[in-house]
Order: sequence, then structure tokens, then C-alpha cells
Amino acid sequence: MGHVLAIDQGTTSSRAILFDADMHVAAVAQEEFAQHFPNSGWVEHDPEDLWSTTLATCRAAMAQVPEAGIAAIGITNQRETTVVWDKVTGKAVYNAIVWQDRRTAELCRSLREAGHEARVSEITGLLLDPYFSGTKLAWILDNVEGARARAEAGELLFGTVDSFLIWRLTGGKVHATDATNASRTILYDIRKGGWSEEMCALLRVPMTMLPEVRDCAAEYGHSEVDLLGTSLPILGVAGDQQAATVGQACFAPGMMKSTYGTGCFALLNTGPDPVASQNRLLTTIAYQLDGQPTYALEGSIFVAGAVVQWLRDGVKVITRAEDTHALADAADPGQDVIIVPAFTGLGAPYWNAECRGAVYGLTRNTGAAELARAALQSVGFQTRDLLEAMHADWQGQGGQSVLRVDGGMSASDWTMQFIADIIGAPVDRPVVLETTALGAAWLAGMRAGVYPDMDAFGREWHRDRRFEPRMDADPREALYARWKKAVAATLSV
Ligand SMILES: Nc1ncnc2c1ncn2[C@@H]1O[C@H](COP(=O)(O)OP(=O)(O)O)[C@@H](O)[C@H]1O
Ligand SMILES: O=P(O)(O)OC[C@H](O)CO
Repeated sequence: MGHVLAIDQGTTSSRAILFDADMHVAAVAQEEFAQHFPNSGWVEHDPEDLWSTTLATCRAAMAQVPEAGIAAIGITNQRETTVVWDKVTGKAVYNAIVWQDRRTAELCRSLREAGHEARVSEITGLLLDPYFSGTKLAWILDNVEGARARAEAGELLFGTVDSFLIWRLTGGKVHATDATNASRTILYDIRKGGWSEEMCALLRVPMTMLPEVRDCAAEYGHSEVDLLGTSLPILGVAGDQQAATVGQACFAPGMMKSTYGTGCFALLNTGPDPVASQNRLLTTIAYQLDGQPTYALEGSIFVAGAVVQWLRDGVKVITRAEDTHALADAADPGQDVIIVPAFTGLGAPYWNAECRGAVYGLTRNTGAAELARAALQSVGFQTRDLLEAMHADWQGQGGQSVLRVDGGMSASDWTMQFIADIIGAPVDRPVVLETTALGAAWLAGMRAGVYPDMDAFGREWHRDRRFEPRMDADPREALYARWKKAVAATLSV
């Protein structure tokens, strides 16, 4: 006993990571699955793919260490992505509508114009943007034939991906989610800690569809024996960005982490009381233990590593992500090319679903090197946008100014150094980069009694490298001012 199996169901792949009794990675399995784009701005997943890749990767990871005694399962997941399924058959009535999907932009606009946003923010901590689950769920109820009537008759269930996987793993015995995932639905009252009747009425969502909300370390039933060859308790659940916050041990108010994958998500721990943002950030639940929520301010950016994917797959100026470093180093210092990667609009703190990306400062001499540098720099500029908003919301409340980073793109030393330079503060990269899975594993293992308590876990966090700011204030501020002008121009087109 003493191992913990973490399921990390992400946007582009499902992963299963087996951690040993010392919380070291003992086995990893990963499978990608298809992305469906049925219309412009629409993004869907087949829920059967989410399930089959989760199951296959769990089996594969377990097979790598057959002698491991597994004490618990922890689940972490792409957040907001919405699934509606039949209570009896367990089959989804429509594809999962992914967090990136913009199909409800019009509905969000009309709700905003009708003056609902202030109340939405007050109750849920979120904004009226297609990003969150509630309008996606409303879309399914209104557009899938018979769905609304069946939901009202109590035949259909809603869940974010954690909830769907729990339902499948437990053979339809448990319909539950955790407070962090609930806090992304726009249906959850983050202060009172329960589903909001008012929000459900606004979006016309029958409350009987909603899962029970539990702590992040709690009983979520047992997996069916035939699925993994043994029945395992599910004892930890958290949305992936919250799990990374836990995995980075950001347990004290003022601590923050930023995860650089496809997008970038920065969370600042604000303690036991929610802080309402005055700067278009989200108020969300970082984790909930023993019934006590800890809140966070979150900045969500939709394009971070995806700008590097665009260089590789779109304009084809690189063949591998890591090629960007040498190119960026070789870029002409005399050119100030800026890329605003608003491929799907801009997230925090601008929240503009309609604007699109732009490149500024092109000359006849601009080439791959300048584009690569501008792409990596755009991640730093966006990080600074988020941190400026966070500092303004969190003024005078103390805490650390160090940023803990993780995610696939945190492997880029060039980008991490630029982030430190442009934010003017140190950036810390931990030894363990599997922070999302580790967070979920720790929640489950701590609940199972095989992993240390919060303080001891926090002491286990070790730094791989600190990036100290090296840029002087004048060039830093001039560069950032140029970015702000480029964003303003992009928003005005
Ligand atoms: N060395 C690197 N330099 C720049 N970008 C990188 C590097 N390595 C990975 N990336 C970017 O990081 C992203 C992958 O990170 P990952 O955490 O796996 O993303 P996700 O979980 O969103 O699928 C990709 O978008 C890739 O372009
Ligand atoms: O699956 P990821 O790592 O791209 O994370 C997605 C976020 O949870 C979206 O809010």
C-alpha cells in the first residue's frame, strides 16, 4: 500500500500517473484523443474518448508497476468542459462542449446587456463569458432534441469531466463533483457554498441535474472491480489549475503559481475570504478541505504554448517547440515585433471574445527569429497583465512576489527568463513539474492517510531553478508600454 493513482484528464490528452509512497513518479501513461471543431469557434470532445483514454492510461500505468499497492485514486481535469448524460445508460446526449468553445458568446452578450453581470460576479465570482459551463449546459438543453424535457423529468445528469469520470468509475453509483470544479460552472454560489437557485433560474437549468458538491479530499465512492482489476477508493478531486496550485504548495495567502500549457492560468491564494476583483480577474475556489474553502484570484489566458504550436503548425517557421530559443536569441535587437495572440479573442483581464490576433512592427527584415522572439515574449507580456491586475486587487495584503511556474512551456528557459524580466520579480521552477497530478495525488493520499499533512507536504516543494529579473526598469517599461499599445489597437479593430 502507499501508492496513489492520479488521473489527469486534460484538453488534448488523458494521463495516468502512479506516485509511490514517497510521492515520486513510479509510472506514467498518456493518450491523446481527437478534437472536434464542428463550426467556427466550436470545440468538442467525444465523452467516450475521454472515458476510454482515461481507462486505458490507468490500466497502462498500473501494469508498469504491477506490485504497487494502490491506496487511492485522485482525479484532476480540464475544467468547465460540460457533459450531459443519461442516468440509466450513462451515455452522453451530446459531445462534451470544451472550455475553449465560443458558441454561447451571443447568449453571454445578451445576458450582459440585460444587466446580469454584476449579480453573476457577486454570486459566482465569474463573468459572463462562454468559457464557463453554465451557458454550455443551457445550449445543450435548448439544442439537443428532447434534452430539456428529459432533464426536467430527472432523466439526465450534468457534470464537468471529473463528475462524468466518477459516474463511470463507480458504475453510476456516485454523482458528485468537488468545490473547485463547481466554482467554474457559473451556477455555484462560492460564498454560501452551494448551487445557486438564482443562477440556475437565470440560465434555466433544472437543479436536479446537478452533482453533489464535496471537499477536494473526500469519499467519492469506489471504482468497479472489473474496470481496473481491483476496487479503489476515489479520495481526491480538483480542477487541473487548482490541483496545480495544491501541487505547487501555494497554501499561504499571497502565494501564486502560473501554469504554462496550451493556455496560461495564474492563481493567487487569497485565503479563507473571497476577494472580489476590481480588475476583471476571476474569484474562484483554490481548494476546499474539511468544509472550509480557500479562495483564489485567477487570471486565465487562452493562448500561451499555443502560440508556439502556431509557429510550428500554422506558419511553419519551426519544426520543434524548443527551436524557438535559438531563434529568439538570434533575433535582431533593433526590431520590435509584437504578436498579440488573440486567436480566440482575449481572456483576462480584457475578456473580449470577438477580437482576433495581430502582428505589429513588421519590416522587410523580419523573419522567423523575430517572430519566434515575439511569440515567446507574448507569454511574458500576458503574464504581466495578469500580475498587474492581481497586485491591484490584492494591494497591501502582503505575501510573496515570487511566481511559481509549471506546465509544458515552463521547460523553456528563454520564456521563463523573459517573464522574470518583464514582471520584474523572480520566477521559481520546481523540481517536480508534474504538479497538477501531484496535487490530485496528494489530496487523495492525504485523505487515505498515506501522504503527509499540508505543512509537511509544503516542505517537500523543492526549487529546480530561480530566474532572477535582469532587465533594467527603463527598457522593461518601454517594452511593456508597446505591448499595451498593441493590445489596445487589436481591441479596436
Ligand atoms: N521548450 C519549449 N519552448 C516553448 N514552448 C514549449 C516548449 N515545450 C513545450 N512548449 C509548449 O507547451 C505546450 C505543452 O504544454 P502542456 O503542459 O503539455 O500543455 P496542455 O496540458 O495544455 O496540453 C505546447 O503548447 C508547446 O508548444
Ligand atoms: O487541460 P488544460 O491543461 O489545457 O487546462 C484547461 C483548463 O482547466 C481550462 O480552464
